[in-house]
Amino acid sequence: MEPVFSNNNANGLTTEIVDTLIPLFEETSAGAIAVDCEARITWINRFYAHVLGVSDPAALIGKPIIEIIPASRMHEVVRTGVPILLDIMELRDLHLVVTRLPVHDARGEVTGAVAFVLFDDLQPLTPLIAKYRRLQQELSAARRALARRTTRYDLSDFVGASPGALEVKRRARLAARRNVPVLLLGETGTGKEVLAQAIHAASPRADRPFVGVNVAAVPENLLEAEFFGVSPGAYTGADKRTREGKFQLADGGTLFLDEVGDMPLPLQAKILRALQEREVEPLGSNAVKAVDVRVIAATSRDLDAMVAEGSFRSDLYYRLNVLQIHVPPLRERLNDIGVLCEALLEELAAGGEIRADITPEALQLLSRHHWPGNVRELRNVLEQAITLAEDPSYIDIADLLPVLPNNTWHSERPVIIENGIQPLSAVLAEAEQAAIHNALRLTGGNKSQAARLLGISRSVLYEKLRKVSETPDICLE
Ligand SMILES: Nc1ncnc2c1ncn2[C@@H]1O[C@H](COP(=O)(O)OP(=O)(O)OP(=O)(O)O)[C@@H](O)[C@H]1O
Repeated sequence: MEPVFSNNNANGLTTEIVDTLIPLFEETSAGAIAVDCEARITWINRFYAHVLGVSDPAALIGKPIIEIIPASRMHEVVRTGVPILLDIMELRDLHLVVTRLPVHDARGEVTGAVAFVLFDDLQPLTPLIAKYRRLQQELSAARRALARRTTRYDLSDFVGASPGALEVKRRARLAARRNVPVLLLGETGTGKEVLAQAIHAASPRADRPFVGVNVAAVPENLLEAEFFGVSPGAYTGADKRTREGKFQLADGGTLFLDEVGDMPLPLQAKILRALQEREVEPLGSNAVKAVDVRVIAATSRDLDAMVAEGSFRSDLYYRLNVLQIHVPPLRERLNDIGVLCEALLEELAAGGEIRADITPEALQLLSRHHWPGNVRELRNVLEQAITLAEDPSYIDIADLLPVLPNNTWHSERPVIIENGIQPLSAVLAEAEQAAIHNALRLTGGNKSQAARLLGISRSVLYEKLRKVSETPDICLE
């Protein structure tokens, strides 16, 4: 056997050497442990098992080390093959000075790692440990503050109490606890980005970056550089400095792939490889870089259909679709319109505006709209209504009609059509509502002017507006 550090033994510690040393560690080390290439425990000495509160070391064999020692960094050593020669590790109320070394087979492949506790009695180092602890706390506070700058939302920002909204929140809380890919499906404006940020903010990665990429918004030829980065001089005109890709920027945190259904097929293959191998290769570089990201993907497109027609890779779909959250459209949770308006009006007032109230009739009217743009559209409608309202402290039907898209506010009403003929009452009612709508739109919501244009009094106009909101056939959840 070659001596451990001889020139002939370029790979350092080999399996053979470790096997020889293990009886020595068993007796002399304050703590020693070995893992395989998946960071599962393969051996642990009796003393270390005792420190962990386990009387029989055999009971720990085969378990992922991270489950037994949460602060362990052995998975990094087996992934990168790089030793961590000196580190302070917290284990319950102990501070241990440890060293971790990769173990190689004869071909130089990493087959596992060993770690030893160098000191377990740090009493003499108490001042140093206290300083280290304070610096650690400051570091995580700084990281949290930095991460808060990358996310605006937490779960309380996803407003809604309908069964559909509550199920979304339940699944989002589950997603925050589990380090698995999440796929958010739902129409535009339903709150998928709000949820992605909220899941990150409630996860153990909260103090690391949240990095979002809107795939649909980046030109196709720039997407690869955007995700994987560019090394200096990668192509003519490339930057002289290294440009990090989104994978690297999100290292340790969450990568949000927005509009993932718009990703071109060649890029899908590269993203899949990066997720499987947990490493990226910047453009123009031969070196790969290890990355640790949690992916949350979102789309408003029908990914199942895209997989079936071959425009989305099935293997990437399965990789992303581990925990799926379907975010319902607003028209399927119309009961939430009231609380949503409350929250959105509060948010709009935070921009220095007067906090507007909304009348029950106006809410009723909003519940009859189809909302193809979902909560984003509702926010826009409220914002426009406040801007145009005669009195910006409350929103009434007359303030909404000019800003609600034409012909959607009475489209829910079932009209019986036989042989192409509608009842005269329905035709007249529709014509009347359309005339009121147009008059209010033309006058920017000014009821006096609208009444004058329509040739009716202001009070008659009010009466007719009240009737609009009372139309009974509203489809509530
Ligand atoms: N449940 C909700 N509660 C409060 N605000 C919401 C909710 N859903 C959406 N919003 C608001 O609507 C707007 C759009 O939300 P968001 O960008 O998360 O939607 P999205 O589903 O990601 O849309 P797109 O698919 O178009 O990217 C934001 O202003 C957000 O604050």
